[in-house]
Amino acid sequence: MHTSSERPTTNAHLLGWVEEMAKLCKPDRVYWCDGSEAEKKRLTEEAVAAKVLIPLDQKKWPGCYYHHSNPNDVARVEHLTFICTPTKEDAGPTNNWMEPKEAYRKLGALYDGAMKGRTMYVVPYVMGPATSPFSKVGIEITDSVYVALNMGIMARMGKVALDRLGQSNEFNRGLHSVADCNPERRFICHFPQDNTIWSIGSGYGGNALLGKKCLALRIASYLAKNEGWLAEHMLILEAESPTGEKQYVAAAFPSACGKTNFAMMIPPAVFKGWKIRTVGDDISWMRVGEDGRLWAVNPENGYFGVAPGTNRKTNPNAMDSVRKDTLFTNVARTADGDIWWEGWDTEAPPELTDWKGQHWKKGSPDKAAHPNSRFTAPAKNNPAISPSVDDPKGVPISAIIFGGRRSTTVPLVLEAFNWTHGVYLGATMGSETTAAATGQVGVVRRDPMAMLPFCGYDAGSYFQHWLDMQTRIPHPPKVYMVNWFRKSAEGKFLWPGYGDNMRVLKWMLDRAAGRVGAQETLLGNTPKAGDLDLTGLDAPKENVAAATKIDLGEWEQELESQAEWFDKLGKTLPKPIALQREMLLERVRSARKVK
Ligand SMILES: Nc1nc2c(ncn2[C@@H]2O[C@H](COP(=O)(O)OP(=O)(O)OP(=O)(O)O)[C@@H](O)[C@H]2O)c(=O)[nH]1
Ligand SMILES: O=C([O-])CC(=O)C(=O)O
Repeated sequence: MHTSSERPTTNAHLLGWVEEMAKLCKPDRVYWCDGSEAEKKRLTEEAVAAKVLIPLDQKKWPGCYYHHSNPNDVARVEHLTFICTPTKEDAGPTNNWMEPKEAYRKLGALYDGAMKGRTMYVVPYVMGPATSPFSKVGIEITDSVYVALNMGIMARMGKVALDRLGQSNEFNRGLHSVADCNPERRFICHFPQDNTIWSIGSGYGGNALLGKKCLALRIASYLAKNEGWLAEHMLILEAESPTGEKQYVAAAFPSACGKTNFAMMIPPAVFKGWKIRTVGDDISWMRVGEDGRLWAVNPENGYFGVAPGTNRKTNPNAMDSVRKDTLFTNVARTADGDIWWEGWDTEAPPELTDWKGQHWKKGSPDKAAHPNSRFTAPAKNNPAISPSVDDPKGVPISAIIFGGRRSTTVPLVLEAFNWTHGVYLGATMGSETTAAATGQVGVVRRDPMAMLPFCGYDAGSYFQHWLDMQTRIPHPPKVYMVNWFRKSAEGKFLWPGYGDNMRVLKWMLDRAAGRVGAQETLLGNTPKAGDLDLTGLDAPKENVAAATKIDLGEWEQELESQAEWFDKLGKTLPKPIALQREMLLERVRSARKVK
């Protein structure tokens, strides 16, 4: 092995760790990423030469490249993701657990020599604005040039991170190897106590881009609990009214349930003068500010977005974001360097190369793009990016929104009566599973705060931490639950969604600012008749009525089924949350008797 003579740091902790990992993985070469444009060009050329990347038509798609992942490696693998805490109880009943020593031993054996014949890329990165006191430094060691290039888009990468780190030992140690990309030898292990992540056997998405779900959610949620803040799976958006007033909201929707779309929304024409801008589309780190409000920063610097369904009508800002300097993974492509996916603006061309690299003909029953195909785009490409995105102190949050993908039961919008009720709504959120993780799609599972796969410690303590935040936040945001995905008996979406979600957002913003009243129902506050602005809405009135309906029969079932979830949490479930359910259930049962 030869180590690069150009080690761009004298940080002894970092140098020692990199040397130790190189001894274990035995790469042919160690390369330290500096994050420069010249480096990006060089690594891209290397990736093209190695057929890891395929150039798209550079006139139409400047700086854009295509990547096929291994067909066995197309989404996060929750069953192979582990929280390695000293005891199983620390990880809780919703996480897979491995004893830390055992995990280091087991994965250590797999890493041994895994990088022979390969380059080890050392990728220093900062999550959060470079000068923010809230930001965290991570170093990802990887043998994938694709991962190194993705990290360069998703995080502030290279010299900026080493400068920030200085001689400190406080950095996340992330070791990643694609190894032989075998699901039998695939593990994503987190060691919260050591601020360490070991990932092996996958080169895709949240399994491999360690700054994202692994550091910014699983490890950060553990740090947040200890330090009194929140690390959440939430987009952050800025809403500017026609008078110039700005409000910010954070919204937790599970993977592939509409965060990117909501964060980049274009309001309908009747909302003249309103501007929605993106602060973040996936992750929010929130702390209590000196003014007693909750302030949020987006730790990321790019978007790793779901491609299918994205088009000029549903999300023009996303389409503009991917116009240049973007990596496309597992979408379909044409012979002349163009791309396509299901839900594109135009019909499929007669012939394509599908996500597996195979010839595809229009009319084929198989999908041309994988349902979890993705784009990795720099945030700065987004024409609607908020000017506050780099603000080291973040943005003040007026409303927190929880939203699952539910075909039935959950109405378009509900406002929590108070903080504890809001935490209960988040803690019991259900959502139908999507292609973002391997496994069955479309089954309802409890996904508390959209964090089920991302909480780095036990769920009961996580809920207690949320409850405890009330005491820490003198001016807490209002809390909401939304559902864009309710369906008719025929299986059609009742609510048009996308830009029309502005109508619901506007009501929430007005509520948060005390500008509008609400109708109290048994389950939460809802808009009074006429308060949801439906001017110009292209949807039948009956559909809106069905989307907003609260059916007490469905809710009785829903509240009963939450008992199963609470049983799973057992004694760790905080009592105030258990009591919320009981109270609601009793009220719904009595009301049904009255009827
Ligand atoms: N019916 C409906 N579909 C939506 C809406 N918003 C988003 N979608 C679809 O849901 C899918 C996922 O949307 P995204 O905005 O990428 O979801 P995400 O939560 O950012 O996904 P991750 O990147 O996995 O975190 C896409 O196919 C969208 O077209 C909506 O308001 N209504
Ligand atoms: O992590 C990933 O692979 C993609 C993602 O954003 C999610 O699943 O929410």
